[in-house]
Amino acid sequence: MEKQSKAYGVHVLALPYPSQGHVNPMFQFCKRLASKGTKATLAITNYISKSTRPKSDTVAIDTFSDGYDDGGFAQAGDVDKYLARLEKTGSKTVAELIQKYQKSSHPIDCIVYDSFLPWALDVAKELGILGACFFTQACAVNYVYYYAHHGLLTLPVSSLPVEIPGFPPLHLPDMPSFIYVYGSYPGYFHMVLNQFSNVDKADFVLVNSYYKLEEKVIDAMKEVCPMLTIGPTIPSFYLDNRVENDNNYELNLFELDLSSNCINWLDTKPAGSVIYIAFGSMVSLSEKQIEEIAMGLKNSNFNFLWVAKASDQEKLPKNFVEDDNGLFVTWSPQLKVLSNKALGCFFSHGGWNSTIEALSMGVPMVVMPQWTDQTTNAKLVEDVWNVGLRVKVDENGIVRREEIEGCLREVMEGERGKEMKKSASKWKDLAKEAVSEGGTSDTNINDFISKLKKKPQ
Ligand SMILES: O=c1ccn([C@@H]2O[C@H](COP(=O)(O)OP(=O)(O)O[C@H]3O[C@H](CO)[C@@H](O)[C@H](O)[C@H]3O)[C@@H](O)[C@H]2O)c(=O)[nH]1
Repeated sequence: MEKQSKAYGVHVLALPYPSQGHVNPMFQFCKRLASKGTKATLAITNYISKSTRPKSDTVAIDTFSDGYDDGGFAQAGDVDKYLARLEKTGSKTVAELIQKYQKSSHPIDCIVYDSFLPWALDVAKELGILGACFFTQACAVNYVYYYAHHGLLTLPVSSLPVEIPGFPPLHLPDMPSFIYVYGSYPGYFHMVLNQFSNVDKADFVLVNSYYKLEEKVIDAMKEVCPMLTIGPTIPSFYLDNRVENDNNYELNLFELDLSSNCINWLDTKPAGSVIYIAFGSMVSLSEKQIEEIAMGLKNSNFNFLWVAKASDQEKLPKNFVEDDNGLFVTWSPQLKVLSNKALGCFFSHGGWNSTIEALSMGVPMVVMPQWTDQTTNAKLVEDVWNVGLRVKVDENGIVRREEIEGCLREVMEGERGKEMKKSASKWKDLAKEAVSEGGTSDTNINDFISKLKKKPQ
C-alpha cells in the first residue's frame, strides 16, 4: 500500500467541469496524486458542495462560484447562459480561490483544469502558476475535435469515411453527435472544439485513457498535442489496489438509492446472469424508448438491475411487473455493481466513464448511444475493442424491443459474446497494468509530479 505522505511537495488545485461525468475522474485523479505525496485540492461549485456535502480523507475540497449557487446548470436552464456565466464568474472566483492559497503556507503550484474550461489556463497564467489541461473523454474523440477545431476536418463532413490512426474508418453515425448531426447543440459544440483554443499554451495535457487502449491515436495525437495518459481514473481498489481505503467514488452528485440494497440482491444471483442498465447522469429517454427497453428485457428473461430516475420509472408500461428477476434503483454504486460476479453485461449509453469503467472491470457491453462522444465510443466498443454491440435505431429514431433482446442475447450467451468476454478480460488486465507500478499511466503521473517539483520558481 502507498502510504500517505505528510510532507507535501507540491499543491495541485483540480477544477472539474461541474457535472458527474467530469467530477468523478478528476476526484479520482486527485486521490491518486495524494497517494503519491502531492497535496490535492478539488474545487467544486458552491451548489455541488451544498447539495452533496462531499468528504474525503485524502483530498481537500474547496469551493468557487459558477454564478448559480442555488441550482447550478438547472438554475440557468440554458447551455449558452450557463457556460457564459461559468466563465465570467468562474474566472473571478477561481482566481480568488488560488489567491487565498497563495497567501497560505501551501500555495498552489499547478491547476489541473477540465479541458471544457480553457479560461482556467488564463487564470493560471495571470497568477503565475502552471496549468495542466485534463481531457475526460477518449483520445479518439479528442482527435476528431482537434482536427475539426483546426479546420482539418471540414464541416459539415463531406468526405467520408474519416480515418483515425489505428481505427477502422469512421462513417457519419460513428462521429461525435455534434458533428454527425451538424448544427445540434451549438453551445456544447463550440465548447468541445474550444478545448483546443489554447491547449498549446498548457504546461501539461492529461487524458483519462490508457496507452494500450488507444495506442495509435495517442501516438498520432502526440505529434500535434502531447497528451499524457493517466487513466483509467477509477479507484485503485478495483485495479492495482495500492491506495489505502480507495474503493468509492465518494462524490455522488445524486443520492445513492439505499431503499433496496442492490449489492445484496446481486449477491443472490448466479455468476454472469445479470444485465446492468444505466445511462449515466444526463440521459432522459422517451416513454416509447423506455417501453421498448422494458419489453426487450422482459422477452429476454434475463435478470436485470436498472438505474432509472423516479420520473423515468413512471414511464414504464403498466403491464411491466417487477418480480425477483428485476430491480430498479434511482442511483447505484456503479463500480461496486460492475465488479460484482453476477454481472454479465452492461447496457449503457456509452458515456466515457461508464465505458472505461466497464473495460476496467472486464464487463462486456450493449451500447445505446444518445449524443456527444457516445456515438464514437459505441463504435470503438464494437469494432475496435470487440467488447460489445451497438444497437440499431429504426427509421423513427427508436431502438426496438427485438433489437434490444437480440443484442442482449448475443452478448450474454452468443458466440460473439464469448469472444467479447475474452477481450473484456484482456482490457481489464491492461488497465490494471497501466496504473500499476511502472505502468504507462503510473509513469506519466510520476513524471507529471516530478516536473511540478522542478518547476521554475
Ligand atoms: O447509477 C449510477 C450511474 C452512474 N454512476 C457514475 O456516474 C458516472 C457517469 O459518467 P458517464 O458514464 O461518462 O456518463 P455521463 O454522466 O452521461 O457523462 C457525460 O460526460 C462524459 C465525460 O465527458 C461523457 O463521456 C458523456 O457522454 C456525458 O454524457 C460514472 O462514473 C458512473 O460510475 C453512478 O455512480 N451510479
